[in-house]
Amino acid sequence: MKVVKFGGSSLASGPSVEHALRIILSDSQRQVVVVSAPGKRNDKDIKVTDLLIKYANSVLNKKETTKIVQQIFSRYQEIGHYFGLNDDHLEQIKNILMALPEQDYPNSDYLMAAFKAHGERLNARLIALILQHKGVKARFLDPVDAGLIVTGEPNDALVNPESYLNLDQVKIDPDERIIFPGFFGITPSGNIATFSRGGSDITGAILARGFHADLYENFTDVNGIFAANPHIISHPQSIRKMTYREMRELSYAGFSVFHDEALIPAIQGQIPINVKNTNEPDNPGTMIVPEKNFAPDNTITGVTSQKHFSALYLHKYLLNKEAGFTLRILQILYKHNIPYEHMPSGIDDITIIFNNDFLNDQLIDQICNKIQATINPDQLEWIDDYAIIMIVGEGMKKEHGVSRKILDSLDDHDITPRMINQGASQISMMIGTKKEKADQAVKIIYHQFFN
Ligand SMILES: Nc1ncnc2c1ncn2[C@@H]1O[C@H](COP(=O)(O)OP(=O)(O)O)[C@@H](O)[C@H]1O
Ligand SMILES: N[C@@H](CC(=O)OP(=O)(O)O)C(=O)O
Repeated sequence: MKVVKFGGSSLASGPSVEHALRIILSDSQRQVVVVSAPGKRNDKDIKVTDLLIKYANSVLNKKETTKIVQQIFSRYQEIGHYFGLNDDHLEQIKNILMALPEQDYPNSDYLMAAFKAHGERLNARLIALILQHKGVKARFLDPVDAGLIVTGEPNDALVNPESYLNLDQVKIDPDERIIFPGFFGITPSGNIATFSRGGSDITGAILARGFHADLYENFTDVNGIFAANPHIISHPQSIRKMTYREMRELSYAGFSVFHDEALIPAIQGQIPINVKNTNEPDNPGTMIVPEKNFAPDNTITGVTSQKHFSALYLHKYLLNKEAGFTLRILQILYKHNIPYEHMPSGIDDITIIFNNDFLNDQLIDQICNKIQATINPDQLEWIDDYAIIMIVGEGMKKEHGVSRKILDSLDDHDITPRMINQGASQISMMIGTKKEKADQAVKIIYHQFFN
């Protein structure tokens, strides 16, 4: 049995849903189908999830909602009409959408989560309806009924292990298709909570593990995963196969095509993942597989950059002999609830790299003042234009001179690394650069290894 997930880009309009349905019905193994909310039909379009966020904000700010409800409903209506459903068939979808403000929510974060989740919840209902209308035995299965339990933040939830026991109890007839909404689960107290953005990939992986699937197929709008972001490199090479840990490093570091948290359930269940193109289903796409017996095709598998970082540089002589130095810094960060991403260090200095999403000007001032007062460094510098380039490849550890090749090529183009870090697994190398040099660095490294 296969679990298949279709992203919003594959379900944005009637014709694209038709493509997706053809793919589902062409293989009897494709029994569990996870759907996202309708995505963008063109570059200027707005994802249904973003429209739902606008709807939630209008409700929270007590603004008029008729127009936004109609705008959201028209996306489902357009798809439904394409398949010959009339407005009576679609009435339930409209009613659920309009009733959202009347439900009880513990606070505004839960309200936001519930509104967002309905992008996928209504789409799964609609797609089950379309399949039934075509005479296919299809069933909408809600995360509430399947027992997909989540905990943590309402808009950044984590799966609870109990979900796997619940999913094990779900009965699926051999000839039926299950249509399951991605992106959300239910908390132990019965509220909706969503995963972080792009989180339908996570639902797909949870179901693949929970239902013991042979394969998790993730359908998107490109021919698998490219060795570099197509917005930086035009027509980058597709990756034929890669390991779970390569993908985890690359998706964490910017390969937005597959959610980094979605790897974990797949790894736990040892389910291979196939990222494929809805518009070219015969293209083999990218296989993501366990490390055992893996033979890499290239020295590096992918290169990516992320620009949303800042760094705190601290210099103090004999830092390496001072017990508790790092602990005191971490305590200050912990008190201000600020996570850090990386902490490369030398004998007399240390750089702490932060994700800007967790910072604001006031917090930066507070932690710098506190660190200056508590640690008394010889030098404290805040660097706010920090980017990280990540080069990943199982093939890197077997080949000599890879780091030299990378650093020489950057040097030839006057790019001086601010930090170089190679993980113990030796399958990735991280290079800190100035933000404005990040895309150029990706291009240079890509062309060194993929020509
Ligand atoms: N390395 C990469 N390989 C493939 N696609 C990438 C990569 N980096 C960024 N992308 C972008 O990710 C997009 C697919 O992700 P997303 O829009 O989230 O898909 P979906 O809506 O199917 O979940 C592609 O259209 C592409 O522009
Ligand atoms: N619809 C949600 C979840 C998701 O996974 O979407 P997509 O498959 O379009 O990336 C979002 O926009 O975040």
